[in-house]
Amino acid sequence: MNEELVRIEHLTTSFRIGDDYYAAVDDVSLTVRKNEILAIVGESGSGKSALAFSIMGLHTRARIEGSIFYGGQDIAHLPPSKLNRLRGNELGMIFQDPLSALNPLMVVGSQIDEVILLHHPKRSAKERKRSVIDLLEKVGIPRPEHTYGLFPHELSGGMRQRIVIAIAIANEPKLLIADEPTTALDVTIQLQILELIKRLKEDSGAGVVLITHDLGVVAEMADRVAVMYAGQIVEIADIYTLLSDARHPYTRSLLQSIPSAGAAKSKLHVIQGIVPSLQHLPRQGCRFRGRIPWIDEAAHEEQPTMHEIAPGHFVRCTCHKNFRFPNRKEEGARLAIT
Ligand SMILES: Nc1ncnc2c1ncn2[C@@H]1O[C@H](COP(=O)(O)OP(=O)(O)OP(=O)(O)O)[C@@H](O)[C@H]1O
Repeated sequence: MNEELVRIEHLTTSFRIGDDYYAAVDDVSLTVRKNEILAIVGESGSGKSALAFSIMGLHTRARIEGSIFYGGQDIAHLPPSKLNRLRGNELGMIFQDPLSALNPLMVVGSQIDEVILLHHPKRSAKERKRSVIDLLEKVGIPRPEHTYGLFPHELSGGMRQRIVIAIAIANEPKLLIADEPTTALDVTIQLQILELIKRLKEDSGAGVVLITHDLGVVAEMADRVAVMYAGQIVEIADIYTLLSDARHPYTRSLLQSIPSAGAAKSKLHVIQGIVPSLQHLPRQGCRFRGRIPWIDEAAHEEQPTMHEIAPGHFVRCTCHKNFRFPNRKEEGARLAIT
């Protein structure tokens, strides 16, 4: 088993709305290991980005409770100066939209150089230029010397995302967080970017947290998966177990709602309703119960906790034991991600 890199304990991230704080990340505990891709998957609004931003210390107005242990210290409450040193050095982040992550007025080479300079002020301009060219090569940019002097708008979306990745890995981070890194890109480019992230992880041994709502991406990339619903982790398992033996009704519904070759003959499942907004989240009992109303209330735990049902396979609430899809055809449908 890979060594632990980050340990998150009882992390709660709350935003102020009106006079009250509401938790978007609610008592999340997780570990990220070296040399693994941990996917965090869930619908829009489930709290994935809020969790990623909490690990990176990027929230400016949120209330953070709990701990994030990295390198022997709790980084959840570090002062900004110490956090800045970690960010961009030991912790790197790849953002969703490359265009808004880059400065439109600065050539891309200088943007990468800036990050190296910030963390290595003693390196000469010549050494840094060499590092930038090496990085551009590493992320698959053709003609790196030429590309160094281009502005973001002169590059395609895929090339811009490669620049964002170059910035994120410039100082060889030990933890890389990729927040929906391919959502803004064409399908043909998506795979190339995912392959690049995977290769960088294999080369560096970094731990990667990959945030996505796309289970196809998860199947392609992840070593382990944490499924998030309404601010909570509802299931954690290695990728093989998750795809073959998912238990939580939410995970099973997500898997069953993917159009795939295997599902062609059977009915796809449509998850009823939407993730409730922060103010309207049911904070008591199983948060998913409103979306599976055909399951007897008694099947849910009053205070759902995570249960380890097999080594490394955790499921929240007991309702999974009684869960079935309302339609028998859905029950028989099998997931086939190719
Ligand atoms: N700064 C904020 N202030 C108030 N509420 C917020 C803030 N940021 C996020 N939220 C709310 O927190 C919840 C979780 O949002 P988050 O962006 O983390 O979800 P997500 O799973 O990453 O969704 P998406 O895939 O759409 O990015 C949502 O209800 C969102 O509206």
